[in-house]
Amino acid sequence: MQKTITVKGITIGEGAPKICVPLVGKTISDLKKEAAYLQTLDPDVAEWRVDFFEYAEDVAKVMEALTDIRTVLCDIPLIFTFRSAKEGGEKQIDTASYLELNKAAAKSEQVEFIDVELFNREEDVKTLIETAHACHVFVIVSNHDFDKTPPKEEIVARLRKAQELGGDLPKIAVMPNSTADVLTLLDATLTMKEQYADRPIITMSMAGKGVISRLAGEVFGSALTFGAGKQASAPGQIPVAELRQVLSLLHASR
Ligand SMILES: O=C1C[C@@](O)(C(=O)O)C[C@@H](O)[C@@H]1O
Repeated sequence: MQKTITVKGITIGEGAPKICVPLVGKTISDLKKEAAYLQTLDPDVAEWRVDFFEYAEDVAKVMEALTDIRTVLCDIPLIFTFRSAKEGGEKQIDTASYLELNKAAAKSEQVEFIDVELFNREEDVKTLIETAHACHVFVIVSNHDFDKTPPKEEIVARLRKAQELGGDLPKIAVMPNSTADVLTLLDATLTMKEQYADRPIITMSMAGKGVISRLAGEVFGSALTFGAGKQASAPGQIPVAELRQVLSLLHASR
């Protein structure tokens, strides 16, 4: 029996995949406008991609912006994500700052999730998970390959590792270079869900070729999907209204 995650009335891991919309503003004023627009899209979850923010490494400024965003978003569960440049993000960050930023977010009482990249030192990932859990914050343990799709066994191994380390939501995003790569991601997702996962997982194949993976999560086993708000945060995200329609169609057909 797989666990589900319920936050602010949204249950991840049952029914149709939940829709998450990223915020990618550079300034506080952009972020506030974007958050107000995001509200109108009525997503299940929002993600603040902190690496897009102009002062992303200044913890005080980040916390200030977080309070502003939270005020606008009211009841929408929020993911705090600093995506490092090596995993497709906007900025590189040193380990000490990455840890400091994520700990501050976890302790801020303003976010429901933090996203921690799997490819950090194991003890750092564990420390962030412990800190977050002590603050009742869930942890997405993530991995991204913007160049290729690793073999199925490798995708499953990374998701299993994220689970073993204590991540509440193991996640992987990979780039397909062929249609067969999309099948590899879907196959890995199904195997992880049916054979190893005891909690919800999130997977996607990026860019145009991979769009099917952002729609078919309920069939293959991905519990959350990212749709574009004002601006996409990764290639292949489609607008929320269309995404919701297809998810509902697939849900009703099961
Ligand atoms: O990890 C992910 C998934 C993502 O890369 C995507 O492909 O939709 C978008 C990111 O904002 C998010 O942090």
